[in-house]
Amino acid sequence: MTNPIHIFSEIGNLQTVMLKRPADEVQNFTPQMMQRLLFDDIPYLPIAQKEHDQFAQVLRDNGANVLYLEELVAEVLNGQRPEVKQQFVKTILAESGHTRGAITAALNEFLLNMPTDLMVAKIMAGIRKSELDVGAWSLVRAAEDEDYPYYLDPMPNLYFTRDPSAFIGSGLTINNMTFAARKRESLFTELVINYHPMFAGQNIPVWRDRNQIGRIEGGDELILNDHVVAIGISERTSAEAIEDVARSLFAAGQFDTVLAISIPKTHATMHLDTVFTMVNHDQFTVYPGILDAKGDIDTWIMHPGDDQHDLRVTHRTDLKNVLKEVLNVSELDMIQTGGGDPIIAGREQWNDGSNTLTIAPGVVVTYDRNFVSNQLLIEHGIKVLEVASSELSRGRGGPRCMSCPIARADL
Ligand SMILES: NC(=O)NCCC[C@H](N)C(=O)O
Repeated sequence: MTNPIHIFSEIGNLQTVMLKRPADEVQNFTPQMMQRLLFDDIPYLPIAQKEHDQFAQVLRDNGANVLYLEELVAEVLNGQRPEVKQQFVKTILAESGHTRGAITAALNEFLLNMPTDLMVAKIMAGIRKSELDVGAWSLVRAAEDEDYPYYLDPMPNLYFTRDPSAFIGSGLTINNMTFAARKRESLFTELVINYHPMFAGQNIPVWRDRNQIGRIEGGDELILNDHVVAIGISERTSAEAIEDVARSLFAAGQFDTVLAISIPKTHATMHLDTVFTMVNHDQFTVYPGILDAKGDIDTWIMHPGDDQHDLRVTHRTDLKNVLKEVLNVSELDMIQTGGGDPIIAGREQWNDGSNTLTIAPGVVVTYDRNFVSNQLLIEHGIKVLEVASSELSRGRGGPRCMSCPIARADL
């Protein structure tokens, strides 16, 4: 078995991709919990699943091998070593706030007595207090937050597989996520990388792991070509984490340029890929709201350093010129979300009109609801494969967010 990870562009033919089919976790919450769980509405699950299945089929029809996170996790935990399963449950419980006492013991027993695939689904969907017989009387249960319905919160954002990890070159970052609602998600990737037969024992480089201080999410990590990575400084990714990633990539001799691009720190523009994606060798989508009146945006170009400094950093604001230089192209087509109309651009960016998933040079998957941006892409020569999006879009992520590429063909 050789290392299956191969990501040296945003646009090479998509060969292997990891998804998570939405399940009970996207409907196990109330409006009161919504904001904390980073959702703006509660999806209708049967339609969300239908839309997601269509998305997966489009990827398969275009040559991608679609893997499901929930299946990879269950395969690991069904494997030869029971101690891996026991340790995983212990870690999930600890990161959900349960480290000792009667409730922790009851949760542990409840989960370990289930068939593994149901156990995985349950951990993802959340565990209600009413599902568990704690047995022993517990002051914690009687007195602490007694009206709150869950012992383990659901993880509704799991279908945005882009964010908890990012495959870059022949390795990956396993991410320290920003908000509590998503922190536990990267435990699943960590488990799969360490123990799944597809990855285990192959010295896969982890450019930055989830235990490092400083937050980073995959929606901010874009691999522009085999020597340039762009990372957003955003609501979810800190400059500190970007420096760490740059240092590890440079030390390994994979990639020689990291662009750090500063975007507005808001929920609607949470990651770089909600406002900027690469769709062809010399074409990008961009949401005009991230540029100032002169069309500028703070960008830092980082290269390996010299004897005195481990990184060489240059500040620029003319992103288009920077991209032309680092990608070595003479012209660049920046396609504006919503065609630049402020109402349409705002509306379609909110519904992930900039969040295209490129599956081959000039071929993208987008949400059907962003019809103005989609038409514009077509007019710029891009082949657009639309997927239904009424329910999936309620989680505030689009086709790029819903996919975690593991391998792409070289350009
Ligand atoms: N890459 C992305 O932009 N992912 C979208 C994540 C949406 C999710 N509700 C979140 O707030 O994290």
